[in-house]
Amino acid sequence: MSVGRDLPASLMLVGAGKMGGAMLAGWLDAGLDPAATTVIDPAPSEAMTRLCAERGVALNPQSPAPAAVMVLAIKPQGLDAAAPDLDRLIGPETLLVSVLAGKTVANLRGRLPAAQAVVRAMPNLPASIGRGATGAFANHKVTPGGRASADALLSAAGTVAWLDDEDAVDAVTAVSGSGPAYVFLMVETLAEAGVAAGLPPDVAGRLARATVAGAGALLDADPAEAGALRQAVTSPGGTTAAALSVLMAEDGLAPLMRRAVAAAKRRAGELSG
Ligand SMILES: NC(=O)C1=CN([C@@H]2O[C@H](COP(=O)(O)OP(=O)(O)OC[C@H]3O[C@@H](n4cnc5c(N)ncnc54)[C@H](O)[C@@H]3O)[C@@H](O)[C@H]2O)C=CC1
Ligand SMILES: O=C(O)[C@@H]1CCC=N1
Repeated sequence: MSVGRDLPASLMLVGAGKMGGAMLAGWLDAGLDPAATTVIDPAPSEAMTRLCAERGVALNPQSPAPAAVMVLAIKPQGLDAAAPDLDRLIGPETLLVSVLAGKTVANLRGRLPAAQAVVRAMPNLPASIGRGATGAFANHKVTPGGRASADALLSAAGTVAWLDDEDAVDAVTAVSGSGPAYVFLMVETLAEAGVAAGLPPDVAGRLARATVAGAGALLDADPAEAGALRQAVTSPGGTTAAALSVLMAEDGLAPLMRRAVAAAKRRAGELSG
């Protein structure tokens, strides 16, 4: 990974909310030149305003020049309203990197006709600590240099998987884009189950959180498959086996997760257009 070397010469981040903000901090830490970075956001958070001031990033300048890369991180539902102003900020050489759920390359180019080279990326929130998982698709106008720039930006936020098929972006959105929420829900429901089993709420909450965080860290540190790690917890005839007989039943977690991922993918399709 040659993150520093391939970072773009200039970058404009449009939409510096949860996702855009998470990525910006990582890019600056990876060596993106703050003097060549611009943030456009009509309602920046206090933290974003402070970050820009501290790092010397231009926030909502009067007449910004097009940058080598524009990263679009507004809500998909806001694209129509924002597009006319944004199109003027895209130069002939600007690479557009969109993280909007559901919005296809064709949707983006339809709203932003100045955009030629487009990367559709789907990062996730752990990008805020450099531990994100991103799927990305590049249209045929993206040059090898543009792809290297996009790869450097996305790699600064964690793992990147390049996709040959644009349709796969919606599946990535449903699996890893939204996925952290499923894991956080696991913490919430495990804690609730702990309370139901007799634990004080603060103890249940602390143990559920540490269990999921610890299991994630182990998954990261140990190359064994998730299934093998699961088996390492499961004593034959023991307590885990009793719980897994519920979770792995025909109507257990697997069909539920399939339905959840299918619902997210369907919603991504609905956001397109
Ligand atoms: N939150 C997440 O975990 C992930 C979000 N995404 C995508 O990231 C995008 C942003 O999502 P969040 O950061 O969660 O939303 P957010 O609401 O936290 O951030 C959106 C930001 O865009 C700004 N904004 C609104 N209109 C604007 C305009 N015309 N020009 C410039 N900025 C404008 C808002 O002030 C806000 O700061 C969405 O398209 C979403 O699909 C993708 C992957 C994960
Ligand atoms: O919920 C959403 O639509 C966005 C996309 C993936 C994660 N958050």
